[in-house]
Amino acid sequence: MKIFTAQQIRDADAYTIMHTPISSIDLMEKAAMACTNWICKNYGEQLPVYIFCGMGNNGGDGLAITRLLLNRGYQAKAIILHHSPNASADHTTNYQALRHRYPDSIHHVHEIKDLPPVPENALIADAIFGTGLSRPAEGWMADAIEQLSHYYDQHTVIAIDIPSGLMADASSAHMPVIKAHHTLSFEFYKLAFLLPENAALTGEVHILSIGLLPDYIAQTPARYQVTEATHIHDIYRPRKPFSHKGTFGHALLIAGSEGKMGAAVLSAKACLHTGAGLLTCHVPRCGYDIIQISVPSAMCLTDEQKDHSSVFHNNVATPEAASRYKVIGIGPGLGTAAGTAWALEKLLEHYHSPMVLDADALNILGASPHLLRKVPQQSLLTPHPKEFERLFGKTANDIERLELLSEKARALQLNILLKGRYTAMAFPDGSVWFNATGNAGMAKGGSGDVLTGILTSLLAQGYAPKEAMLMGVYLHGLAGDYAAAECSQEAMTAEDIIRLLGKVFLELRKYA
Ligand SMILES: NC(=O)C1=CN([C@@H]2O[C@H](COP(=O)(O)OP(=O)(O)OC[C@H]3O[C@@H](n4cnc5c(N)ncnc54)[C@H](OP(=O)(O)O)[C@@H]3O)[C@@H](O)[C@H]2O)[C@@H](O)CC1
Ligand SMILES: Nc1ncnc2c1ncn2[C@@H]1O[C@H](COP(=O)(O)OP(=O)(O)O)[C@@H](O)[C@H]1O
Ligand SMILES: [K+]
Repeated sequence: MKIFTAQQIRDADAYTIMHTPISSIDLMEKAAMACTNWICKNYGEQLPVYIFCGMGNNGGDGLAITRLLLNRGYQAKAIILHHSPNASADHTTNYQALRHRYPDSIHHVHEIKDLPPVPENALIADAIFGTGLSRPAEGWMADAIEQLSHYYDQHTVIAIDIPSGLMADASSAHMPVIKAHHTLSFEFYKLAFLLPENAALTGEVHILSIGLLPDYIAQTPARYQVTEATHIHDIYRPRKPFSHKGTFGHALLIAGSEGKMGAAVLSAKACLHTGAGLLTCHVPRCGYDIIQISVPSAMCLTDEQKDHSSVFHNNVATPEAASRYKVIGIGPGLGTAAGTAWALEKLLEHYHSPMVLDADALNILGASPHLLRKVPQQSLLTPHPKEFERLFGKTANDIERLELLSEKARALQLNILLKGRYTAMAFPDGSVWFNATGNAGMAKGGSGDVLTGILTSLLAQGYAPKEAMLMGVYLHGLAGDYAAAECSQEAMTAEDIIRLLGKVFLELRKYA
């Protein structure tokens, strides 16, 4: 799903109005109807509904929702906040329609002391500012938003299109924003909904269709997208009947150190459960029995060192040796011992195909930034936010961090993701995708190690790096969702994610 900017959403509106008999006021009526239906489906008419409206089209939506709810027998009230002397044309039309039919339903607010008391059981709808917010709210409007944001604690708050005060495609850090339990958003995800800094603001996001023309959406390029199941169905290639283990690549996984062999085991299992043909693990001597016993399908090479790895570069020291492996995955539980860092530098001198770098491999790069330039182009880097900061530095807010992510992916020609609720994936072509599968049950040690194994496996099987990243992150999250459905977010572990990869692939095959 494409994520459009506020300007592109206005253009989609204008395009629909120009190419269909639908007028701008009709579009507002459709938006208001979609919200009204949603409210009626979820809340009974015994609850009073207080709808806070601004002076633009978001306020216009609020006025139309008030009328439609009153038509259905709800006790709805529109509270109009006069932040500007000029109402938009469609706001004015809806104001007149409401005043004509339900003159007592309107309350005007010109300054903060005019805000009416709200009964304890009321439902609150926030239609003050939508995607037209062009600057942070100031003066008494900032105070009003601040005051209204406290309704969250005692009432159910429903934001219309976007919580007021939130910028659709800029950072709203440190700005007053309404906090909502639900956001009813028209047609598109807004970039703001995917940023961790806004996690507490939108509540559950529901995308309501209002009939914008699909041609505009199809024709218009978007810098940001959310991965959908259909994208993954297009990428997935089922195994052919006459294939053999060589068809699916030989992966070399360099992982583990004393006390962190579990990370290597999880990565190795995930790699095999995603379909790699052959897997060799390079581990310190302390890890030999562990790998051989817990991952019998994998081969095992041991390092000279007992507790950390220091000579793994020797596995690919000659072109002939390197050609044995289709891909290298490195990092989970690896540790950052000086010998390990030295061997990583040597490895990067010898090995020039795309690889997967995670965890301590990234921490080593962060401590020696000159090594980043040696990482083979098209490699996959999988930092969580702290690792990202060690690699590329601090940023003031999430939008700047996203820009930095995208800039580094382009400049270094690497596929770099940034883990989170909506993992962001930046590609050398400048595009940025978000993944929506996954859940908070995955916020546990080991989940990331599983992802490294999955990505290494997909590269081993010959998926192109961008496809491998899009697909791997999606499948990882989906397996996590199946695990949570089966045994709860609390009880699930990284091993459940691995186990449920089977169900994910069975599901994928249905669409092959
Ligand atoms: N296709 C769709 O998705 C459809 C979208 N629709 C709806 O339209 C909404 C967008 O409407 P919109 O463009 O009129 O802007 P909106 O958000 O109401 O705010 C603009 C008003 O706020 C003001 N203002 C701005 N910043 C301010 C500030 N900091 N402090 C104070 N004032 C400030 C600004 O004043 P000005 O900047 O001109 O001074 C103007 O008065 C969208 O979110 C959705 O709800 C549906 O109706 C139909 C289909
Ligand atoms: N709240 C969440 N919602 C969705 N996915 C999550 C959530 N928390 C964590 N994850 C996913 O779990 C993984 C955790 O990775 P990471 O922090 O590297 O874990 P570890 O290194 O301990 O294995 C990431 O892929 C991340 O996207
Ligand atoms: K709003």
